[in-house]
Amino acid sequence: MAAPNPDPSTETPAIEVRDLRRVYAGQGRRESKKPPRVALDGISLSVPRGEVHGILGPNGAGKTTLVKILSTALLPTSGTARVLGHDVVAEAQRVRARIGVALGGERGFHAYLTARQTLRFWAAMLGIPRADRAARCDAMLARFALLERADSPVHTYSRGMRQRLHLARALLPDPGVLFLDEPTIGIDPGARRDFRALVAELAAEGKTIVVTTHDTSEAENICDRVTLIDRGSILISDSPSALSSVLGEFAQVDVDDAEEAALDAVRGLDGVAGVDRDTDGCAHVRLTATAAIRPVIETLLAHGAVRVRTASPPLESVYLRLTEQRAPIP
Ligand SMILES: Nc1ncnc2c1ncn2[C@@H]1O[C@H](COP(=O)(O)OP(=O)(O)OP(=O)(O)O)[C@@H](O)[C@H]1O
Repeated sequence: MAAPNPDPSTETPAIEVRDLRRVYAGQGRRESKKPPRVALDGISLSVPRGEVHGILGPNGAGKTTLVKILSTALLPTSGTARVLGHDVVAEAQRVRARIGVALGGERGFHAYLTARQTLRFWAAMLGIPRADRAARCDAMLARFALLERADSPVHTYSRGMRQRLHLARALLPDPGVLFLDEPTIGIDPGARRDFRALVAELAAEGKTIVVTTHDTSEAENICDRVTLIDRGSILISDSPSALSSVLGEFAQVDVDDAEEAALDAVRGLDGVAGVDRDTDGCAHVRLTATAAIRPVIETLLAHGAVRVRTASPPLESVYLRLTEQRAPIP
């Protein structure tokens, strides 16, 4: 167990994980007992303060297990994890006082309490002084556009309102590190846009934000860095733009308003994986080799296309390519 660290320097990373391993015991009895499951297979990761960091990976990759360990809800089997310099096992109370956690979804609220009652309850649980509680809770209700319905029970709320209440609760203690698990799942585009603005605001305030998601375009838009996890191991950890270059410097050619005949001609070329067209008419020619760039551009121009340009592939392509390349689960 790591030694307590009473006064970690502000230079320490927001999160530092070393050789972290978590094995869930096999469930069931005797002959029907399932084997133990390795959810995290010795991962190491460092997140600097003030970073918006995405944890991306397919179902069962180990994302929630990692966030649960970092937020002191689950013990690691071995290895160490520190949050703002404090060990998540030896100094769990210190870690809890410095983090906010929004697990999202339907969990975590009493359906018959109102938003105001919910926040006041958590403010008391968090040890916020009694004199400050009402004002702090009302400020959160206002920030998350919940004031008008603050006295309605939570079971009457839309999914988006519940999601905002999760965020309000997570921010009540003014945490240095915020963990968000699938924060935009099931919410509409307007609420997504508000969420992105909120993340930018919180990052500007100097908070470190760790967000788990399956949504690659979300990760690309809001994260400074993304860690791609699969089956308990880190495949890669870098900025979204650096990750895009993993597949080749320009693995895509984009063209506006090309005729269908031009795209058909391109489809037949060596090194072309496929062609997709957006609703706005822009076509993306996906390549498997950079050598295909020149013939693709020449073919498009020969068919009268204009506004042809090379582009880095979206994070989604990197994600799919790297996770699909791995051997199937036995
Ligand atoms: N309480 C548990 N008991 C046994 N196995 C578990 C338990 N919780 C998670 N697992 C297993 O550990 C692995 C990692 O699960 P985890 O929930 O961390 O993945 P995840 O990346 O968050 O997945 P998802 O995107 O589906 O939420 C999976 O194989 C899962 O089945």
